[in-house]
Amino acid sequence: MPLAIDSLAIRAPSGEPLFAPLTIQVEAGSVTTVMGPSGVGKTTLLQGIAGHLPAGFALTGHLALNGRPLNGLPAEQRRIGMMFQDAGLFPHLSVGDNLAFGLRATVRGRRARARVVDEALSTAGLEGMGDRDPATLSGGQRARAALMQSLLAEPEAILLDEPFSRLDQALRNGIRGFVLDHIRARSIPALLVTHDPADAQAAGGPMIPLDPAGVVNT
Ligand SMILES: Nc1ncnc2c1ncn2[C@@H]1O[C@H](COP(=O)(O)OP(=O)(O)OP(=O)(O)O)[C@@H](O)[C@H]1O
Repeated sequence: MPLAIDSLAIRAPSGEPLFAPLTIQVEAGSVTTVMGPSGVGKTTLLQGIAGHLPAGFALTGHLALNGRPLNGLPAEQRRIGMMFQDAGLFPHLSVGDNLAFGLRATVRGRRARARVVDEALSTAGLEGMGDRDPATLSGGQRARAALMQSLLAEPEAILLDEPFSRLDQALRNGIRGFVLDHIRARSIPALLVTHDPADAQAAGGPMIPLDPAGVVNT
């Protein structure tokens, strides 16, 4: 089921449009890559889709997920998972509690949640790390924990903002494969923002240029 983005535009607090209006359909199980010059608004685009637009920014156009209009819905009701380069784990919660956080809405009971978390830790190669502070994990471990945290909340779409950019080259291919395989296996639509052509190639989906406002696509 797709994420439909129709004539989406975002204005900065100054009133300036960030990027040329965007119309794309992100299909289920496809990881679509968004590339564009620095400052064009890639991160802001993902924030707008997720419902986390910074104060003063304004969005126009239409967003729908699985036929459900998203415009005007608060972020908690959009069912969209986010994964950032700095992982997005809560620093004051243990790794296990971070993973359990997204389960509160879907799995009843502390023990049942602990079982699901243990399984997810093991899938991500993080056995026994549930009690650790996220700051003590390596970059690759944090990235895998963050992905699992996003997936456990059973999002209907997932947005990835440079999730691999801080990983060293040796780890990068393995983590990228792990993350992309998991997203594709769940058959959910995903948007990936990256500067790295190798990320886009590994994603295997369409590559969408985000053009500066004023550029007319022909
Ligand atoms: N809170 C804010 N208030 C005002 N302007 C902002 C704010 N956040 C971002 N901007 C501006 O909005 C524009 C888009 O920023 P954004 O981070 O979305 O770009 P980007 O394409 O993701 O850039 P990069 O590739 O460098 O990460 C930039 O010009 C940025 O300076």
